[in-house]
Amino acid sequence: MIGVLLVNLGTPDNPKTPAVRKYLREFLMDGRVIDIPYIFRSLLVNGIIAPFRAPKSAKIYQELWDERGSPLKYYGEDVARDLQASLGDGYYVRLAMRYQSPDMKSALADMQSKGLKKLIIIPFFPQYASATTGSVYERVMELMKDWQVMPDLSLVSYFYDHPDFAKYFAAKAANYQKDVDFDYYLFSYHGVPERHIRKGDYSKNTCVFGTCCETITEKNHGCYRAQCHETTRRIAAEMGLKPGTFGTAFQSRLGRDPWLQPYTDETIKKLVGEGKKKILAFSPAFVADCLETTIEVGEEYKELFEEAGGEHWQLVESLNNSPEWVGILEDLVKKS
Ligand SMILES: C=CC1=C(C)c2cc3[nH]c(cc4nc(cc5[nH]c(cc1n2)c(C)c5CCC(=O)O)C(CCC(=O)O)=C4C)c(C)c3C=C
Ligand SMILES: [Fe+2]
Ligand SMILES: [Fe+2]
Repeated sequence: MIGVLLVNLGTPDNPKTPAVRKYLREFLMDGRVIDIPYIFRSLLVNGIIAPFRAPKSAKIYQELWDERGSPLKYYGEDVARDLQASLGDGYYVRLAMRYQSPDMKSALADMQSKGLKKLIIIPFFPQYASATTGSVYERVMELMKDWQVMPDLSLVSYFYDHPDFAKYFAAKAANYQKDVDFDYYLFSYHGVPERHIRKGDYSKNTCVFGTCCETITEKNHGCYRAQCHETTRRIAAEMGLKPGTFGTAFQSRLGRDPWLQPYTDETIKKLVGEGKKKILAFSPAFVADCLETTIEVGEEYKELFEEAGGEHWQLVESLNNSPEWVGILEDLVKKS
């Protein structure tokens, strides 16, 4: 039997303040997410971020929640079920979340009981970042360190370069292009502090946060910023976009340190200033619509764009529970 563990970030168990606080605490106390010494992290998270942010975030989660709950979770459940059906009997597929539930500890304990020959871990992050994929790997290693019998282990670090990934976004975009003549295409990725990129730069200063990320090389292939720029180029090429009509930006900055730039909010204002009135927005750092896509890009940035004088803002949906996404996963499993 081959085990396939799909792991997404996680979401609160319900959209009320105590559950959101619990989720934020677990998430932000991860040393790969807020990478400062434990004592300062604990003061920051437990003393400031969790208590003050939780009530505000709970209101936003209430807006996001629907009759099935959090989309990030139910799309994952749909995809795990459909992947199991397409892979068939020789495979055992489980979904887990890095934070909150369903938790990785129970999922791995259950998988251990199947006596697996091989275990394939697929974190649900198209681009590699220490704060996401790196954290999932660390947790897998921690949870499996005492296994008496270790199966063959295969970890999928990223999949932004899977050809069907760019094809999916291009096809979804084409649905919107039928009705609107967009004058700009904006690709917005979750940001990380610049320091995270510097710390992972083992080949010594390949990333200077400039044109160095314009190609993927032997040296920078693990750089989140370079992978995001490459994702944009791949989708833009698939759509046949002309240079100057598309760009990359980074959202969701937290704290005062510099994060990856340009920031999406500033970019939107700049684009409107340059006369761009109709923008099609993409969120290709996420496989499922969530707070960061539906609310932040689909609603908050739309409002910002319209307030600045923009006329038409449209977000392209994530892979969610589409058959194309299940197909990409099946291919990743077969190639692992
Ligand atoms: C403080 C630092 C954060 C880093 C670094 C970070 C990286 C990172 N996150 C995602 C994906 C998601 N993040 C989501 C929510 C979210 N992220 C942070 C902080 C950091 N993320 C916070 C505080 C929150 C909560 C938002 C709020 O309460 O207002 C989500 C959404 C989850 C949902 O339930 O909808 C996702 C997904 C990536 C891919 C990434 C690095 C590349
Ligand atoms: Fe995040
Ligand atoms: Fe770089």
